[in-house]
Amino acid sequence: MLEVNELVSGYGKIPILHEVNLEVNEGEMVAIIGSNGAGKSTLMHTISGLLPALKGSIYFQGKRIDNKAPSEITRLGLGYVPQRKNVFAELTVQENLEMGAYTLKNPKARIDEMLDMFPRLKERLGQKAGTLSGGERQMLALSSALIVNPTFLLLDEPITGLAPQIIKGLIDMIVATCSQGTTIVWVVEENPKDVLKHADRVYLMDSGIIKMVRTGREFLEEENFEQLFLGH
Ligand SMILES: Nc1ncnc2c1ncn2[C@@H]1O[C@H](COP(=O)(O)OP(=O)(O)OP(=O)(O)O)[C@@H](O)[C@H]1O
Repeated sequence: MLEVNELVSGYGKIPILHEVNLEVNEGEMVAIIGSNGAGKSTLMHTISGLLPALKGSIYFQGKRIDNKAPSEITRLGLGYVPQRKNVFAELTVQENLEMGAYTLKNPKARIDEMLDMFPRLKERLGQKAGTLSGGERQMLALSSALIVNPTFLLLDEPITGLAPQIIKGLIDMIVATCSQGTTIVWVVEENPKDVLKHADRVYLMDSGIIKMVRTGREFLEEENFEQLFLGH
């Protein structure tokens, strides 16, 4: 479904990713891990069209997408929930969901489904997104992306920094989304074991390269799991 070949990209002319290869098949959950600064977000930015590819290629469902506009990539069914700035802070919860649903024929029904999934948001419909707690903001960012039933979702650290009781609910929700047919690439930083046990494959990044690829189970069984996870 997604094929990244020998991708080089970065900021300005300075390459951060060095010939990265990544393959994601339909229905898979693929995890990306690596220490701070390894290039995980840079990879997400490049796939979603926010950063140009300096070299290499990216194909989504057989179409070449590197250097296409982010809006065009979204229209093809590739949703992206960035690590930061993932909601419209000045808009209310209701308005954010309406923005997410604007291409749908019956947005209200789908917004209601999202609110049933995240009852906490229902109580805060009129609140500005910028004033939500971290967990509530992640719920809003995720529901705004899920509202269109994307075929493919890139999630950049969706549970980092959240309270344990919220994390479990969000992991369950994302795993359920995958089993209902959305292919997921998940940048994982916290609670790795709870996430990696669901991963079909794990890509370990270090200094802009893919250092290791394993199945989720193989990775969890690695003797030096902790060091590998921290990227040492
Ligand atoms: N806008 C930018 N301009 C210049 N360099 C940047 C920019 N954004 C990130 N970088 C650099 O690119 C490298 C990779 O950063 P990136 O955010 O992709 O890492 P990451 O693996 O997602 O890290 P983290 O886990 O800390 O979020 C880092 O050295 C970072 O300083």
